[in-house]
Amino acid sequence: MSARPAAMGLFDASPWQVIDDAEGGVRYWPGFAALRDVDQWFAALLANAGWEAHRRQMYDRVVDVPRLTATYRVDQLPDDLPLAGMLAQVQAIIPAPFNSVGLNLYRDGRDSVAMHNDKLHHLAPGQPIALVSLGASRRMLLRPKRDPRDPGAARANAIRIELEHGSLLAMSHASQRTHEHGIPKTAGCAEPRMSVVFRVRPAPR
Ligand SMILES: O=C(O)CCC(=O)C(=O)O
Ligand SMILES: [Fe+2]
Repeated sequence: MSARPAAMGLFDASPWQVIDDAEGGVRYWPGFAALRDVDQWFAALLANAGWEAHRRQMYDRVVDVPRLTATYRVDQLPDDLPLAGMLAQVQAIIPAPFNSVGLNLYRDGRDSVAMHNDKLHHLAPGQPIALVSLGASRRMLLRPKRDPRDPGAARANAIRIELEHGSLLAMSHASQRTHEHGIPKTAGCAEPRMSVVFRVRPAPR
């Protein structure tokens, strides 16, 4: 586990560099926006986003996806959601031509997302993923993938990041090849938590 630096105040322009790579790696900014804005974003999205429950095939069973989701194109953002304002504040820190936003709602500690990397064919090469966390804080695990050339090698431990209300996480495109991430279930968390994930989708061919 990698320790988070102790001296992180309100907004500190220099992030915690969680992982380094040639494309900016994985960086974490706690409290990147004013608490008043962050509280409003959470309440408005909880009430008004088009939350959907999905089911998916897992081997021979159909299972509930253990969280609610919503997705929007940046050129078609609904007026009653605060996403355009959020995007402007995100882009002030992570300048990238984000064109898609995906929301996840973890209703309580029983909701989760399994370890995965974001699908590379749905991401423009070289562009980061920007993830805003709202509501209850939940732990993200970031784990180096196995080296296919050395499958017997000991596996490095997962890095744990406590994703706090109003934090911003940048993950490089390159980090999706080297690491996987997930939000495990957690006992004793009764409050909802949301992530708002801005991505750059490749232009349709
Ligand atoms: O909710 C999170 O922090 C992670 C979400 C995620 O990994 C995804 O939407 O691909
Ligand atoms: Fe992901």
